Amino acid sequence: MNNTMLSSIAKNHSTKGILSTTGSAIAMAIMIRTISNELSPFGFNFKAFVVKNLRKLFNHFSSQITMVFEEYSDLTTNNIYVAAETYLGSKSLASTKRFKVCQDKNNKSYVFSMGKLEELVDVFEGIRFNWRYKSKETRFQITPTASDFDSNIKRRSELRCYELSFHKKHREMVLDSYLPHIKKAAKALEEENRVAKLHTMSSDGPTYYRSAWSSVNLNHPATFDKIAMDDRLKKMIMEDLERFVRRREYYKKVGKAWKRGYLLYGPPGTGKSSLIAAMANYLNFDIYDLELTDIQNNSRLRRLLLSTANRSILVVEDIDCSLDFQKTRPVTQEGKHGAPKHNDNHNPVCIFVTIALIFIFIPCIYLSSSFDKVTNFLWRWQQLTLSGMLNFVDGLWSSCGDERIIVFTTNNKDRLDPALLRPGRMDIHIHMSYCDPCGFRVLANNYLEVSNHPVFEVIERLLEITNVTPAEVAEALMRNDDPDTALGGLVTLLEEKHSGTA
Ligand SMILES: Nc1ncnc2c1ncn2[C@@H]1O[C@H](COP(=O)(O)OP(=O)(O)OP(=O)(O)O)[C@@H](O)[C@H]1O
Ligand SMILES: [Mg+2]
Repeated sequence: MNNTMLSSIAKNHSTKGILSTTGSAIAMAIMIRTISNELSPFGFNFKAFVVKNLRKLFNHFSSQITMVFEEYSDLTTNNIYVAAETYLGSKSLASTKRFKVCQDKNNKSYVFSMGKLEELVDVFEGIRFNWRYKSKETRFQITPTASDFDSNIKRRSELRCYELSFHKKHREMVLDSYLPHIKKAAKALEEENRVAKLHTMSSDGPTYYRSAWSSVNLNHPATFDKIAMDDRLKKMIMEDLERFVRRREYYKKVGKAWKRGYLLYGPPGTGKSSLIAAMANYLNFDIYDLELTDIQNNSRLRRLLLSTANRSILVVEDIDCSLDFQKTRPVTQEGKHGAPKHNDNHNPVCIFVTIALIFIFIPCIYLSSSFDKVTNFLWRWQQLTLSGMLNFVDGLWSSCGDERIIVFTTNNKDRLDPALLRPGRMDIHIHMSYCDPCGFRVLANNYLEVSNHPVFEVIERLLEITNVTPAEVAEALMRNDDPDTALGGLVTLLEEKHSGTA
């Protein structure tokens, strides 16, 4: 055989080889696919199995390791995820080709964050760190818990995470220096752009992957210098707040949770809510407005409180109206809240209601199809108890989080359970009283820009003998742009109030 023949046979042979190898590979792929299809109905995902093991094999030989920062850990937001988001956001404009843009909380500048599957390289102390942002839309089922009354609702949600890859020899350095560096930088950036927020409870109730709270910017203009109240009291509150925020180490040293409780009490329109807004603006803290009447049980309360952020003020307005806490309190010799003691059980109305309940209402519900729902609801409704509430304010749960302020407001301090009022729960009780001369001067300055006027003397004398709220004074001062007319109107109001005609 000559050379040309030999090479043509060799070529033929190799073509055949390629064809047969390709054929075998296709046959193998078809077989794997068939097996995987056969097995998948039994819950075995062959593709995932192969990918997982290939990854394991690859990881075994790779010098890189990957840390995953998921958005949620257990029931709460993962702080390091939030820090990474802020930190990487500040780098994404310069370092990525695709990023998300939104307006910042002050509506002053833009905030950037990484786009889906986008990668970013960050260099810290000469070492390269690879970041990748991932998000996956998922359908999951809420398990029927006490806090989610509408159980078995399917919802869409998103699972988000950042992946950080680096050489394994830097493992220690990442934990000791790089992550602390990210947290510090993120904190500085947050402080720069920070605007206090007002959070209200989400109407649908919390789920694992959706916030229990929805928020808006707290654009309340109240500040301490605009609040009409005794100057010494105002100063005391401001100093107390300042002392509280700088006492991180002190609280640790004495073994107390870093939190402080304020009770604001006084008649309607004396500035309790305004003072809360002034406190939030002063400290630049968020406000969480907790509506106790919308919470069915302790477990929902726990979830809500766990998803509040540090450096925040938790507010429960009108605590005496929110729940009938007094039910759990033993009746004293004088009866409830100092009222004369009488036996309710002997009241004819009470006897009639009890009989109606036993013989008509309960059998009716029992026979109806909604019996389970009603009993379930009543059972859950009863679960928000005073002891549950106290436990969050000053029990083990209260230690979840730092730099927390809790404010309760009430128009009737006497109606509150003493257990709620003791130091450690409500550390400072602030009486917001009727307008006094000192408060009036603040309001006159605010509303009319007047710091002195011949009629001040009359007004101040009348204020000392008349109960009028700062809200009423403010309203009178706003009625006219002309200070003389407005102040004259206030004198008339005070005189009418004093004589009992207003
Ligand atoms: N001490 C105050 N200083 C300045 N403004 C006040 C003060 N008290 C009331 N006001 C004015 O009156 C209005 C009502 O005040 P605010 O809502 O703070 O009273 P409140 O004590 O919370 O009343 P309520 O008990 O009904 O909730 C506010 O818009 C505020 O402008
Ligand atoms: Mg109020």
